[in-house]
Amino acid sequence: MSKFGLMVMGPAGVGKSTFCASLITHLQLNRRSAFYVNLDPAAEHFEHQPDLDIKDLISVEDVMDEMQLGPNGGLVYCFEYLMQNLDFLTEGLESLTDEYLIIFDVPGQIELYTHIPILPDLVKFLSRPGALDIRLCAAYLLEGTSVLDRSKYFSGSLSAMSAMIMLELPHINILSKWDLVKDQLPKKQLKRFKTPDTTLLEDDPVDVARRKAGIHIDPHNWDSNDQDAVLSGTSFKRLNTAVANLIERFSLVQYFELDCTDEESVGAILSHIDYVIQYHEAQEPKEPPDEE
Ligand SMILES: Nc1nc2c(ncn2[C@@H]2O[C@H](COP(=O)(O)OP(=O)(O)OP(=O)(O)O)[C@@H](O)[C@H]2O)c(=O)[nH]1
Ligand SMILES: [Mg+2]
Repeated sequence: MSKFGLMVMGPAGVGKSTFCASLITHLQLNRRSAFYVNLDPAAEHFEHQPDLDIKDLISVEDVMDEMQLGPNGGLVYCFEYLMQNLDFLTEGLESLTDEYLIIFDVPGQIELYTHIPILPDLVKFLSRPGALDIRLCAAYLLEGTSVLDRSKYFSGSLSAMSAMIMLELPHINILSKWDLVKDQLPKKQLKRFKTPDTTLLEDDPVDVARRKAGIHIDPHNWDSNDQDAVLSGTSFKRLNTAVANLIERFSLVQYFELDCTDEESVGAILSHIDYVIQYHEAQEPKEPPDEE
């Protein structure tokens, strides 16, 4: 019997833990079972107490003290330790049935999957058939406000794509904190950010403003000390266009919008996750309640 899980990832502060909490509340309101696994050894405050917490295996403060490591080195050490003590996860998760959605709250250091293969190895372990056999979906969150700065949006999309390629899991991408963005641009404009493509650079407001001001930067003749010239200049635009082209050609990245303050928005994302992992197909038909 398969289990079902969701790996919530994304850069620091993007809203991963808030999304996990909103999802758990939504599941509970809909009489579904959630099992919350905190994989962030530095996390302290939780809206829902974790059912399994990496801090019960290892603490990042102890690691930093004893091994004289900084916070990021400490985190990588904690994950290496987890990988050597996988029984901790097996014992915590093996008895769960397919009714549960197991939600893994991953720390914000994206180097855990973009630079070193710890998270990909963990994913392989969790999904191994015959062992825990968790049918996993990855949710990658990108700060919704990045749509207000298209170069940020494309560099974020590149890291989303890198996570997709590294993890090789069914994957959904999410623009988080949508409540902060949705009134800032017309709906028609916002829709364009669901799929990153190069046309978004053609009418980039930053570029349009630069052209209106008559600023032209010769790519072969700018002063390399002049940060502004580099950032607003042709080289930067060419780099952005190359990145946008790459993302468009892979045709992998698409976004859902998430506003954690809106139950409907959380529900819509959950429906998509259910569809991706085929949660409902695996559920036994339930006996209707006896009629008195
Ligand atoms: N307006 C708004 N704020 C949000 C939303 N989701 C999260 N936030 C805020 O964003 C901040 C960071 O949220 P977290 O959920 O802690 O982010 P995280 O990705 O878990 O952070 P790390 O685990 O430290 O990487 C908090 O102040 C949240 O209240 C949202 O949908 N809308
Ligand atoms: Mg968090």
